[in-house]
Amino acid sequence: MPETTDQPAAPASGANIRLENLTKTYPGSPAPAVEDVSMEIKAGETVIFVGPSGCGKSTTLKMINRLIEPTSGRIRIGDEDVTDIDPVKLRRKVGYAIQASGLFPHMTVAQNIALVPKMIGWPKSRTRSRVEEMLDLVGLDPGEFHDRYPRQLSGGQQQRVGVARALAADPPVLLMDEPFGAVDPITRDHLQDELIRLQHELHKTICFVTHDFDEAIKLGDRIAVLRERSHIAQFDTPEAILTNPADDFVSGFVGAGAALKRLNLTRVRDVGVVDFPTAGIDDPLESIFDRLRAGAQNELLLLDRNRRPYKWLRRSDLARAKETLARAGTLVTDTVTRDATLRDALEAVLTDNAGRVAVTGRRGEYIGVVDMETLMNNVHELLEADRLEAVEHQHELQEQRAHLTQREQEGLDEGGGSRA
Ligand SMILES: Nc1ncnc2c1ncn2[C@@H]1O[C@H](COP(=O)(O)OP(=O)(O)OP(=O)(O)O)[C@@H](O)[C@H]1O
Repeated sequence: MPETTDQPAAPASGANIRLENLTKTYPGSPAPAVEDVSMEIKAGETVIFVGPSGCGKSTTLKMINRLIEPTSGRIRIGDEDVTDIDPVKLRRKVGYAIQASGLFPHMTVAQNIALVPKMIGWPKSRTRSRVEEMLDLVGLDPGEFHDRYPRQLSGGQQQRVGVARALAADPPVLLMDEPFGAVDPITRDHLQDELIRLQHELHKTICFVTHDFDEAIKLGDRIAVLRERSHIAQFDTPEAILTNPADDFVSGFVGAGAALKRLNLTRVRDVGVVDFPTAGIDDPLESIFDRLRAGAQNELLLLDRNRRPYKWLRRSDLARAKETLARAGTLVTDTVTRDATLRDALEAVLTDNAGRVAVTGRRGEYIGVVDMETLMNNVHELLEADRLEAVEHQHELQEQRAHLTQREQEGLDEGGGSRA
């Protein structure tokens, strides 16, 4: 059996999930907390549940791994109806990560991560190497973190261990219930980026509950906006929800600033970065001066020995330079990577005196520059493309409706004819 071999299995990528008429009425409650929810989540997709407090997001999520037993309805994962299977068997298919990590305080990091593999009977050696692999995957040094207790970790590190634990038995489905709700905004941003990176690698099917619509836009392939009793108000891509909200309830949820939120959906790598004149810190002073004098730009970017952005150098700085560049120019304080959203880039450009920011690669090396003009052009193009798409979508719907009405009328005419 696969659980008892030492052979590393090929990683399990996502399985599709089907919820069929799922209802939950808590004992003693007059009304259901979740009522007749049907939805299909495709394999490898990240779907985010958002909606007002108490609308039933967590109840819906917890029914998928049967932490909460449905009152009626069915749950299918892949080809299997899991509504009645042994919950331990279900844990192999479904990883679960929650707010404030949910780690057991009396167990070490390694013991926490090993929990499900042990429970389902993996041999010790396989579990041990899996723990190391998982720590590596979530960016924690196994040597340093293996034997620590949860209280010896920061909030962000605890969340990482929580995600490592959820993924340890390599389940095709990952449920995440506000996993980043309890950490500060900067750590949350990093954890979101990490999750995007992980998902590029792993292709799990992820269901994720959040209160934060910006988080939903950033992480979701599709977003389910839920109203009371988990009734689906709209289930669509972030772009479609932002540009074409189904009704006032959804518009209210999207909130103000849809155009700004749209910037979260596009990354620096998707827009043209511009080339900027550069020079190396070890280049002879004379050649740097020549380049600055000759260039069309009034400025160049000085790179350090690892080709990382170091200083912005203007022509007017030359006067101060004399023999050395030590006191000339302005240190580069902010850069963005190609994975940064346009919103991050805009933020950096707006806070920069000269309205531009350097873009860097994986090791911090210079790639190019994004400036206000590039951003403005791209944002206009994006919004225009969204608008055209929404109009097209509207036309399609109208045509479908017209077609249906016509068929109904033809049906009526035929029916009327035969009766005559
Ligand atoms: N164990 C329980 N017993 C009785 N009622 C419950 C129980 N758990 C949740 N509820 C009720 O079910 C409804 C849905 O709760 P649920 O936690 O699923 O909502 P939610 O959308 O996740 O809320 P939030 O965003 O505030 O976490 C709420 O009215 C809640 O009070």
